[in-house]
Parts: sequence; structure tokens; C-alpha cells
Amino acid sequence: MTSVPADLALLTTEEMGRADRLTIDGGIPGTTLMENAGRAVADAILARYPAQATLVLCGPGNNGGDGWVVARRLKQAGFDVACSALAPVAALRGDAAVMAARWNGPVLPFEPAALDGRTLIVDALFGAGLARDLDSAVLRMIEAVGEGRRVVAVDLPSGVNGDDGTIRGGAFTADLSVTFFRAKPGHLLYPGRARTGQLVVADIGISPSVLESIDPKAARNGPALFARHFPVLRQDGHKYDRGHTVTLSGGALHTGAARLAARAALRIGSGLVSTIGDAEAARVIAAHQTAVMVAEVDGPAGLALFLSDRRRNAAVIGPAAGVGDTTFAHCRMALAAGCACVFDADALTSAAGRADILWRERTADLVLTPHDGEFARLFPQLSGLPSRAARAVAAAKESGAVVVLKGADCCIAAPDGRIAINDNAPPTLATAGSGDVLAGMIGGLLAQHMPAFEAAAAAVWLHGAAAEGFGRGLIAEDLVERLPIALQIAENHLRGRGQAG
Ligand SMILES: NC(=O)C1=CN([C@@H]2O[C@H](COP(=O)(O)OP(=O)(O)OC[C@H]3O[C@@H](n4cnc5c(N)ncnc54)[C@H](OP(=O)(O)O)[C@@H]3O)[C@@H](O)[C@H]2O)[C@@H](O)CC1
Ligand SMILES: Nc1ncnc2c1ncn2[C@@H]1O[C@H](COP(=O)(O)OP(=O)(O)O)[C@@H](O)[C@H]1O
Ligand SMILES: [K+]
Repeated sequence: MTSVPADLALLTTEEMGRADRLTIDGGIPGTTLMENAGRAVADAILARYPAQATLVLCGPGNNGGDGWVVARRLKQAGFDVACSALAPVAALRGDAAVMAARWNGPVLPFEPAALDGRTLIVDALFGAGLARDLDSAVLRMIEAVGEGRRVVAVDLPSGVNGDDGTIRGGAFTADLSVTFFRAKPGHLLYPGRARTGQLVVADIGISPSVLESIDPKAARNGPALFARHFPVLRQDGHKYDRGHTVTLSGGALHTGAARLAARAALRIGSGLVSTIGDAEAARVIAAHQTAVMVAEVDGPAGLALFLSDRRRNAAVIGPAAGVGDTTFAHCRMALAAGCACVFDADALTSAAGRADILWRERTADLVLTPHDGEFARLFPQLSGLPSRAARAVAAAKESGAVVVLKGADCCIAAPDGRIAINDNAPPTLATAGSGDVLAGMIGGLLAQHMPAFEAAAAAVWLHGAAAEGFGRGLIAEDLVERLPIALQIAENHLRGRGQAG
């Protein structure tokens, strides 16, 4: 068993190198892998684009080696192909030299003039071996390619760091990237994701069994990641089996966020849900809620009493709660009560500068759901790390909590180093209240006894699935009402894998 499902694993460049070596040690020659890789790229091109004048840019390493294969195969398929080599062909070594020697077409100097009349550019300059910022010759070439030509990247757009999606000095913007065996974190993390275009992951003959010894920690988020822990509906079940989520409201003028979270918790299957607030807030909430229960709860002591009923097993604290000592005290009370907690929004800001108290007092599952601003306040010393994934992993290790670092490339990290990168969320999710809905969804899954990492990953994926296909005009309320559709989509995925409950 690997830490993350083999199908969803993402490999760092170092892990991909190990996969490569294990395969070669297992008896498959490197030239076979390279031929398979080049063929996969050529096939992806042939399936998408008509024959046209093509330039293959070949780098000094094995990424360039793949490029020579792509050139040969496109030429065989009737494309007009030239190559342009960054390093002298005579200086190539190993498998790349073998493949360069099998190319019998033109090799043009590595200058922008090589682009003249060519509409399709195959970027085989650097892939996993990118070791430093691009130099001026490559940057000039990227600029000359401009926006009028299609770029197909071999493995990764050159300049994108496969481990974290950062850009080393500059990078191609690809229409299509074809990578091998498994994708890399840099394909899914911004800004690399914006440079990757459509991503194809090709089988080149590396056996998934190599993953056993590599044991990757990163995965693309998807139903297979949370399938095993997804709540199963028992025929003879009753609502208390499905947990009781509590969402804490702000004052009378700020009840909407907790109400959204509550309805999302109910929709995602929490058996009971209560929204609680002070006397004035409770009256406002009562005017809006039907299936969600309402209770008047005054201050941290009231919260402690309310949560002392152990059936109330998950709490969502923070949405529109107000920043300050009271919210911080509410967080401490919820931790002391021993229920699973989601701390979002104002709970996170209220903890800035004193969060270590919460980490020490954590008794049960805890999920933190910061956006970038909240993250910078809560973990100022980590906010300079280069990628969302690195920041999320470091914060999870520091806090002992599961961290959902929200944004277009939302990352879910566990204290043991597992990280899921989400890629199903449309930009329509950037709308007021959508984070409140997500917090409620996580709370609702925790109430149903899902472990924190899987609950957070499932909620993030379902949140994206609920938004997908709706198009413009999506508001947070719509997300909640579309949760049944998202749950159905997840169930169809799981049923396809024989894992539906
Ligand atoms: N793993 C697999 O299973 C398979 C992998 N395959 C393919 O191999 C690729 C990895 O190959 P790779 O390791 O040779 O690295 P690659 O990306 O060609 O770059 C290294 C070269 O670039 C140079 N260099 C680096 N940065 C530079 C810069 N900024 N500016 C200038 N130069 C720079 C570096 O020079 P050095 O640092 O040594 O001076 C070295 O010469 C992988 O992406 C995939 O396409 C497939 O064939 C099939 C199976
Ligand atoms: N460009 C985007 N693409 C996909 N998802 C996004 C994008 N921007 C934001 N999101 C998601 O939308 C939600 C916004 O949450 P948050 O920032 O807390 O908003 P609010 O506080 O208004 O509820 C998060 O789940 C985040 O991951
Ligand atoms: K490349």
C-alpha cells in the first residue's frame, strides 16, 4: 500500500527519476522508455493537430532525447519537421545521443530565425532536469515563439519547476503537455498549471509497482483518495449515526455565513445540524432555518455547555464570527469539548500570534481552512515558501492539523506529509460565502466520522464538482443546492471503481 492511491499519485522530479531507474534496473532499456515517451507525444499531437510546419526544440538532456523521437515520428506521419538543438549534437550523451543520431532531417541553429514559417513548436528543452533559471538564449526563443504559435511541451513546459510549479526565469506557455507515467505537482500548482495547457499522462511502460518503494506523498485530489472513508448509508441507520454538526454564528447582522455552513453540513449528510448564536442572532437565524436547528448560546461558557453533549461531535467556528478574544475563546472551548473542529475565517485571524495555544490544546481532528490572507496572518514564517503545496505541508506539520490552503490550486495537507492538490474547481467559486459552504461541508463529513484529511479532500472535491458546469452567476447558495448532484457524481466515480457504499 502506498500513502496515496497509486492512480492519483503525483511524482516529484526526484521520485520520477527513481521510477525511471527502477524500470531500467528491471530490464527495460532507457532507449525503449525514451522511444515510448517520444511516440506518446507524437501520437498526442497527431490526434489533435493537422500536419503543419513544425520545429522541435531539443535540449541537452533526456528531455531533448524525447524531442528527437517526436521529430522522427511526426516526419514519418507527413509533417514538415526541423529540429533546433540548444547544445551541439556532438556533445549529447547516452540515450539522447542515440536518438539524435536517428534523426535524418534538418537541424537549424538555435535562433529565433528557426521559427520562421513554423506554426507548431515542440518544446523538448528541459523537463525533470531543469536545474537553474533559463538563460537569455532560451528566453529569447520563448519570446520569439510569442502567442501566434501552438506549443506542445514534452513532460513540462521548459522553465516550469516540476516540483512546485514555480517559473525559473521564464517558461513556455503550452497548448498541450504530455508527461509520462504520472503527473508532477508542478503541473497542477500555479503558476505552472497556467503554462501546462491540456495535460496528457502517457503510459510509457513503467509499472505502477515501482510506486510501492517510492511511496509518493502527493496526489491529485479525486474520489479515489477519499473513497475508503466516505460515509456509507446504512439501511438500518438513524440520524444520530450520521453525526451532529454545530456552526457558530456571528452577531445578529452576521448570521449568513454560519447559516450557509450549516445548510452545507446538512446537505453533505450530517444527520443533525444546529446553528447557534447569542439571543439576538438566534432570533434572526430562527427566521431563516427549517431543517437546521437553532439554539441560543451565550459566550464561551455557553458553547462549552452546548458541546458537552457528546452527540454534538463536530463544530465549525469562524465564518463571520468576528475577530477577537471571544472567537479565540470559542475555539479553545470547542477543542476542550473534544469534538472534531473546523476553524475558518475569523477563527484563524483571531488566533494570529497565539495559535500555538490551539495546537497544544487540540484533542480531536482539527481542520484549518485559510485563504492566502488568513494563512499569512496565522503562519507568517511560512508564507514565503514557494508553492501553495509547500506552505500547506509546512503548516500542517507545525500545527498538527489538516490544512486546506484555499485558492485556485487548493491544497489539502496532513501532518504526516500527505498532500492533495485539487484541480476540479472552476473560478466561479471565487464568490462571497463559497468558503463558508466549504467549511460546513468539511464539518458535516467530520460529523459522519470521516478522518480529517479525507474529509477535507472530499469536501474540496465535492465543492468543485458542485460548481462545475453551472457557469457564471453561481452564488454560494447555489453550491449548497447542487451538493446532491456533486454527491451523485462522486458516487458514480466510486461505483465505477467498485467502491460505492
Ligand atoms: N524519468 C523517466 O522515466 C523518463 C524521462 N524521460 C525524459 O527525460 C527527461 C529528464 O531528463 P534529464 O534528467 O536528462 O533532464 P532534462 O530535463 O533533459 O534537463 C537536463 C539537462 O538540461 C541542462 N539544464 C538544466 N537546467 C538548465 C538551464 N536552466 N539552462 C541550460 N541547461 C540546463 C542540464 O545541464 P547541467 O545542469 O548538467 O549543466 C542537463 O544537460 C524528462 O523530463 C523526460 O522528458 C523520458 O525519456 C522517458 C523516461
Ligand atoms: N480562481 C479560483 N478557482 C477555483 N476555486 C477558487 C478560486 N478562487 C477561490 N476559489 C475557492 O473558493 C473558495 C473561497 O473561499 P474564501 O476565500 O474563504 O471565500 P469566502 O470567505 O467569501 O467564503 C475556496 O474554496 C477557494 O479554494
Ligand atoms: K519541455
